[in-house]
Amino acid sequence: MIPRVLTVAGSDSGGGAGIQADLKTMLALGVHGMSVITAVTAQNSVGVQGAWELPVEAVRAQYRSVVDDIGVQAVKTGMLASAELVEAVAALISGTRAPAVVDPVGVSKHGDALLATAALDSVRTTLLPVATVATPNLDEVAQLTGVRVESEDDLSRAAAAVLSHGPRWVLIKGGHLPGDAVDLLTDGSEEHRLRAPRHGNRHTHGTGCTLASAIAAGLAKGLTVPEAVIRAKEYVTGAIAGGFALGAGIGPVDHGWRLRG
Ligand SMILES: Nc1ncnc2c1ncn2[C@@H]1O[C@H](COP(=O)(O)OP(=O)(O)OP(=O)(O)O)[C@@H](O)[C@H]1O
Ligand SMILES: Cc1ncc(CO)c(N)n1
Repeated sequence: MIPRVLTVAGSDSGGGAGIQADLKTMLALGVHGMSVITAVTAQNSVGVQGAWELPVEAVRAQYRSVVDDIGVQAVKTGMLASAELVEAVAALISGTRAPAVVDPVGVSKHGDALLATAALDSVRTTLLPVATVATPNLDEVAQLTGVRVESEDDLSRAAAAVLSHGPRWVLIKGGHLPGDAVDLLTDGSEEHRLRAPRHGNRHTHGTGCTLASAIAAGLAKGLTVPEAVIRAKEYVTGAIAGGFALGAGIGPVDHGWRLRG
């Protein structure tokens, strides 16, 4: 049977990030994508013009509908908006026997808040502990742990600080550092540095969502965490290389590059 992957995230009306990025990534990687929508954003290439959360019962009901009937081989979380939603989703995941990729989305590429500051504590105490892999970027690492990463040398210290909150693995995304795009994956005993050449392309809307969904797709296919992350990094690097202009600002990555060969 085709592996089934569930994304629990916000909708990006512009189609480059959020639920839309997740489902496109899952299609491109050969798994069946399903969604629990946590919030709706009015968003495009220049920013987030509005955001509306769904009631917690609507989020729980979507999750139960999918998991109780169809079943899931992996779950991915993205924008969760509020402390109440973070806690509800963490509780749902802890009752599900499937690996979970937690992308602790804090702000959009344009600096718009996608998570209430008051929810950070719930991310630390309820969501990170149920993650198989957490995938913070450098701003999220700073918000969650206070560790500021200024060079590649700081990545191990940042990873240890995130691991202290309980995820099995952490992937620190160093995409915002100058030089090569280097990410650090570790479970506290083994450490992998994933390096890709930096693309000068400014059309990078959706990189984080795409990477986390690709990892979830790999886990659903039965890959180990390091294998899933290595393959996901290859996929997102190709998607960034193909990022294209849409609208007046930052365009999306190319989710379909592998389908077109
Ligand atoms: N210009 C680039 N060239 C190559 N790889 C990149 C580039 N920018 C980011 N990456 C890689 O893309 C992946 C996503 O990292 P990034 O730091 O952009 O995530 P993010 O900030 O969470 O994304 P988002 O803006 O969607 O929230 C990482 O593997 C990172 O190394
Ligand atoms: C809905 C949504 N989720 C995640 C991101 C990632 O930044 C975004 N821009 N929008």
